[in-house]
Amino acid sequence: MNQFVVVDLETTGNSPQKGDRIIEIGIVRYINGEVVDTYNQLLNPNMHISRFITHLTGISNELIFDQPTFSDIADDIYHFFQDAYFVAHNVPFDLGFLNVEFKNAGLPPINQPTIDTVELSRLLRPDAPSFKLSQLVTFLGIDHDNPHRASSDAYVTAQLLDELLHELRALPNATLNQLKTIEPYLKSDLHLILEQFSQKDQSKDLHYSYLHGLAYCPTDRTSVDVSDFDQSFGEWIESIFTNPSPLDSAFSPFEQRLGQRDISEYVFHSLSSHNQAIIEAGAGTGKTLSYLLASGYFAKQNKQKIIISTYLKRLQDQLLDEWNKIKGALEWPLQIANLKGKQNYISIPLFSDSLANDAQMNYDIALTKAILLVWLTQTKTGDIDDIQLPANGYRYFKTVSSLKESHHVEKSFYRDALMRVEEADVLIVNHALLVEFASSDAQVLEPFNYMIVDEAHHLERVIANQLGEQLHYKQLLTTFKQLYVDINSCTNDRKQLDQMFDSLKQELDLLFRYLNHLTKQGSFKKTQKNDLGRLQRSISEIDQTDFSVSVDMAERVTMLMGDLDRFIQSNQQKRASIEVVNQLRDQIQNIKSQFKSYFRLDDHNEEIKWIESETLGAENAVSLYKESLNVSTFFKDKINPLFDSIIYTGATLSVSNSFDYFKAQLGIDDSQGIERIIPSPYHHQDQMKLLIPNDFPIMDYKSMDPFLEATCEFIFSLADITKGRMLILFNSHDLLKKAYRYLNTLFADDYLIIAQGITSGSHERLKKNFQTFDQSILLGTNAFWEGLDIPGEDLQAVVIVRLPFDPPHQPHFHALAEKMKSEGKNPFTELALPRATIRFKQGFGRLIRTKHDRGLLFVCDERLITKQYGQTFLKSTPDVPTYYRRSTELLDLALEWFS
Ligand SMILES: Nc1ncnc2c1ncn2[C@@H]1O[C@H](COP(=O)(O)OP(=O)(O)OP(=O)(O)O)[C@@H](O)[C@H]1O
Repeated sequence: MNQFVVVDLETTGNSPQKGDRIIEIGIVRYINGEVVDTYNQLLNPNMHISRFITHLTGISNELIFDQPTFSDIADDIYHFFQDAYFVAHNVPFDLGFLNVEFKNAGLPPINQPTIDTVELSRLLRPDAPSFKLSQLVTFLGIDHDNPHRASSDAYVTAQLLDELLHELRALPNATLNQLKTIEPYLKSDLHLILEQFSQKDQSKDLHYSYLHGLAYCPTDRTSVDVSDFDQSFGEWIESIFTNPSPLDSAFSPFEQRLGQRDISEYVFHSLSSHNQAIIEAGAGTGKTLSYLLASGYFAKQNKQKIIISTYLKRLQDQLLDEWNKIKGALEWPLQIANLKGKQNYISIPLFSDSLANDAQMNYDIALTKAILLVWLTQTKTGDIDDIQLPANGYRYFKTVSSLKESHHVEKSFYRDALMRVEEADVLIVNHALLVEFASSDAQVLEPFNYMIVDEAHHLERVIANQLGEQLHYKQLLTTFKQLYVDINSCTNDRKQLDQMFDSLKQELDLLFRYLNHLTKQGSFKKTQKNDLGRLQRSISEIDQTDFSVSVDMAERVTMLMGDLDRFIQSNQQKRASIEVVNQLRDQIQNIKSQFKSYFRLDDHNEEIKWIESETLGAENAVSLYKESLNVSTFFKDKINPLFDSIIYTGATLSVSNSFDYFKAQLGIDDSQGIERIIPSPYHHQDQMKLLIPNDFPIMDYKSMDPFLEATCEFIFSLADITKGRMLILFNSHDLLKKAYRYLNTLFADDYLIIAQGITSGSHERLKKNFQTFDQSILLGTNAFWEGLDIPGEDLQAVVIVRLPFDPPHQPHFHALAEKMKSEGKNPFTELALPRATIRFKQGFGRLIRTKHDRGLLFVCDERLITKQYGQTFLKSTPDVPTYYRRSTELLDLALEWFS
């Protein structure tokens, strides 16, 4: 059956069960790659079409007023669906609607095999940035004239199907045959098609490599460039930053940005003279490009290897994209490697084992397996960040990643990545991986004598974190479940194993319930809430006798793990390989030592431990954290000595034009190298104003209500002027929650209030919702002060509710402050104030994201003006027109600004 009927519907809403109806139908009949028939009809749903739907589709109540109803056309179109696959971009939606409408018209439901092009795209093009029809077809280069109209959508879906079937047909037989075994779990009925395609000519299969019966894309060997390099840096950088520039075609056009060339020169100079440099570059400078140019040139000219470390994996990929953008314009090729942790790379042997096992198969796992099978034939890196998996697929991926791969496999993507590192001039890593290598496997870093640390202000926390531990009840439970399955397959004595795991689970449950109780008892003032409203309590603030009870309980857990270890040793069956048994024992030992190092009474002051639990969640949903307080020693001993020169860069490194705080955190030597602050090229003076109300009630932690009410009422009045489009930044989750409730009562339904930790969804989703809905206001705490990028008119104003001082009992802050006190330092000037200033700079930076942005920044905390330390905040941010006035006057100013 090579006949397909591709359908697209426009409807009054999402649910036919709740009475939504079809308002337009588009059908394309398609046989052997040819469109043979099309049908399009507007329909009268006999109900009102909302403004939202009219806005989306262009179909108004007037337009369908004299059109037929579905029942009028039901008989005419029913024949379309005979003897053909039913195809749609999200079959359950279109088929669900059609069958309800056919039923209402007295006809039986369509019961043809289906193909869902969303599912098929996920499977065959997992590298697509989005699976929404319009974005997907743009990505694949298919023209789409009239999105959200049924005939155009159906036509384009037919073209998409054609493209996808070609891709499916081109897969090697080994992959097609594996897909056949997964197909019953998928939504689309692909069986006959897979059967047909797997009988094709097998000569294409020769293009692939094979391991454990799986086809994969062979690796290209990168050739090492040996060309001479004789242009001086001065001449070359001059040519780049002169009009016309060789980078014009890459950037169309390449702008002359203030400070960008300076950064390149500072970086090159510091690398050449084996010195360090600290360079802060304000938003919009384009610092990444600057240091890429300088470090690439330096590496190539001097045949030296450079590491670039950044904060997140996502930023690693952006760096690589930036390099790919410019590399065509440069005359010298550069080998650049992007390395992530083992857990990022797929392991072919582990994946092959897992394919043979469908014990835990569900739709998400089936789709993930199918995606990975196809992706293996496409990927050269094996890096999971290159594609999108279904939400639950990532958990499955962990089990087939290279993390637990044996060292002796014939093909390993992680090993390939390490080989690319050996050949690379420039290596991109993230801070966590850098710290991991520095603490355990410094060999990888040895050939690299130079390093650039971007987002350098994050390095301190990453080190603290990486040198610490985390134990989450839920994760432990999942690990134990997996251990049970694995041990069970190596031993004979199931009964004893069951008993051991029952006891282990029981003890673990008791321990975590008790810990939950500890976070909630005692002085409420000493309990802190994190970003997401979870309770935090430092172990040092828990009564030691109470904590010692948990130490005893933890000891029982570790004893049981010891029993388990001995059990595996003495009960293993012959068929379990030594390697597998050793892996299991290592895993148990690991958890055991984590418990032992956490539950100790003889604590020294070089680390901080705390407990987090849900305010309302399950009694045992508790997490334990430990972080190092001795970051600078680690940095000085383990990272700094590896490099001749380190360049630190970021947008928020300085406080009052000084890098002292940044240097103290990492123990960086004062004496050597250059320090520069490159101001942002934006004209903050013209693009924004800073407004501080002088008539708000004093904020008092015992009763914050008067202050909060004044702030919310101010936001309420301001929203009318800005039409929402406001980001409100809090430094306490409690305050955010209270403001959320109060604002909701004030606004009723006029505005959509989106709040971090309250509105469900990832940070990215909250941001998207804020941008999508017209009258919306976004409320955020910690994570939203930084990294939230909302350029253009979507953001008109930022309101900083309080100066972002850390709450005194935030565990990490509290421990650092205590340590400083014991060393005779002043925790306010040397810790609290610089930390708050850096955060303030980050919040300040949310408003102006491009040279065309305009906006207002409100700070509802008059300490910015009335306290002497307020100057530290003001001196650390761009100089802008500042008004300290009555709130009504500020509203007038706002009105003037926006009119
Ligand atoms: N001189 C230039 N002309 C045009 N585009 C540029 C130039 N330099 C950098 N870009 C592009 O601008 C973006 C980065 O500029 P942005 O305003 O975000 O700078 P930044 O805040 O210093 O951030 P980054 O650290 O990413 O460089 C990137 O997309 C980059 O490719």
